[in-house]
Amino acid sequence: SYVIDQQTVVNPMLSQMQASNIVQTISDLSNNYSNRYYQTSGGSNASDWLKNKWLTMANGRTDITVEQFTHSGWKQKSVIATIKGTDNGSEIVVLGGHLDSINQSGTSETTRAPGADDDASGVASLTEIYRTLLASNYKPRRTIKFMAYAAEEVGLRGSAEIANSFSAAGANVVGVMQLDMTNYKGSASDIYIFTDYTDSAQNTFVTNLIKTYLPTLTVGTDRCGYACSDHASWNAKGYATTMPFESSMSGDNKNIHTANDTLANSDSTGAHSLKFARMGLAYAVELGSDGP
Ligand SMILES: N[C@H](Cc1ccc(I)cc1)C(=O)NO
Ligand SMILES: [Zn+2]
Ligand SMILES: [Zn+2]
Repeated sequence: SYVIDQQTVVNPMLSQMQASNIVQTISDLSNNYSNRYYQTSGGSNASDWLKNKWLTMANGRTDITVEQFTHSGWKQKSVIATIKGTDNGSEIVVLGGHLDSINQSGTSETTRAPGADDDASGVASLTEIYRTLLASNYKPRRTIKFMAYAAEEVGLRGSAEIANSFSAAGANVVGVMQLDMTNYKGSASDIYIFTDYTDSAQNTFVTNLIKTYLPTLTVGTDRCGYACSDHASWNAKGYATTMPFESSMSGDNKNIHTANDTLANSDSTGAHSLKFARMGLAYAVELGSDGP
């Protein structure tokens, strides 16, 4: 029942969201570490940095916890921020992106893999949604979890461990949105909803969210043809996922997985990412506001 009925809450928040904040986070993640590879110190240090950033932003709110998910076979930890629901907390909404980066030529301690678009842009979009919800003192009825996954580039390994853990615990995750690459406008439409490894009813809901809250944006659809990001880990466990992407398959960012995946080689104003952050905020509030 994907009812859209939170306009009085969502619209004031949308106008508070700023591309400059997204640009800052992309810059921090892509410039302060040689790479964020799942096996290097940069990968681990970026995880610690994000955990501290999200914790500081929580500013002592007792309904918010920020944790690192320790993985079984590698150093880099995933980061999870949880806003506990008020009266329907057992139902969980997940918004995710991935923290790690990779250089297709091989990634050692000093290899340059800025990963500005893939996927600092997604993590930065998540961070701006999180910041805006907190600034508005929003208290969701459902639990909302922001996840920055480790080890996506090496087989969706961080999200697989997390999704499997949530499934084993019988967690009632009502929806998952994946933001992987949001800041390179490679094609005509603004947002492309991918139709494989996702849930069609939720995809329709997200398309309606864009029509309702971001009516000037144009929407397309496409397919990856393979398990192309972390939403596939949740889809594999039967959870409803949506993967809004920055471009069509044919317009994809050719700089990813190289030293040239930089802010300068994507949208240096962050305007493209802001579209995804606004869509994600609407998703978080509309789903997060539902009672039992
Ligand atoms: N393969 C994905 C990126 C990716 C996803 C979809 C399309 I079309 C092109 C590229 C990846 O590298 N995720 O980190
Ligand atoms: Zn990638
Ligand atoms: Zn990615």
